[in-house]
Amino acid sequence: MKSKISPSMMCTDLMNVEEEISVLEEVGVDYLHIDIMDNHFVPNITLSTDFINAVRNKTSVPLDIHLMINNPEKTFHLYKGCNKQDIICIHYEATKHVQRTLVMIKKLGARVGIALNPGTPICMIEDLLSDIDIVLVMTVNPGFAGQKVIPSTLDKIERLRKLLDQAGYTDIEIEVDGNVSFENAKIMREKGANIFVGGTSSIFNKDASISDNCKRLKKIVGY
Ligand SMILES: O=C(CO)[C@H](O)[C@H](O)COP(=O)(O)O
Repeated sequence: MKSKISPSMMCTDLMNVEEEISVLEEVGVDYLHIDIMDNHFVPNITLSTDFINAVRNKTSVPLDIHLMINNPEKTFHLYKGCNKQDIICIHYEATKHVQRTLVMIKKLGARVGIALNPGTPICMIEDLLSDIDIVLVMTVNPGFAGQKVIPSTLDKIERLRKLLDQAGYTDIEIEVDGNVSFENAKIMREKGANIFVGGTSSIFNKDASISDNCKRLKKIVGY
């Protein structure tokens, strides 16, 4: 499956977002990953739907919207501008009626993602495979950039790819988010992930430019 990269916009320099988006566009990225947090599902608050709209007005790069919020369905009226390249991803535990919520995302016109926290077993989504396009494997507990990968999540990627392939869902993509460093990205790719969310440990690592970091990450994941 084709490798894709999705820079995590919570790691941009918020005083220079427009400039950094131009750099990302120029180097070529597949998505812009936008984390929305509510301080309930995760203990942090980040970007907002206003940020999504502002970014959408500046770029045609598809948006990869990761909702780390409770009852995401109550906010869907705020994502009306989605197109069929965008991803909207919810967490399994975020709503009582997860299948209904996934169908609602499809109706919004976006690609449908479901996220698994490090402690959420793969079996929880076995009955949802026909409703999703992407599984987002959180390789850290969601909420904060700059954490260390949880080793058991690497094995989970491999088990998930096997399950998807055996069940005939070879086209469901596996996205990884959390400490996707240059070293970890290589392992994650080998285990079967193909969408890589790059944060402080790769694309926005201060040791090199965003452009050089993107090029390096692309090379590592076999772009
Ligand atoms: O989802 C996230 C945090 O919940 C961030 O996207 C991610 O953690 C950022 O990457 P890094 O771990 O490399 O700083």
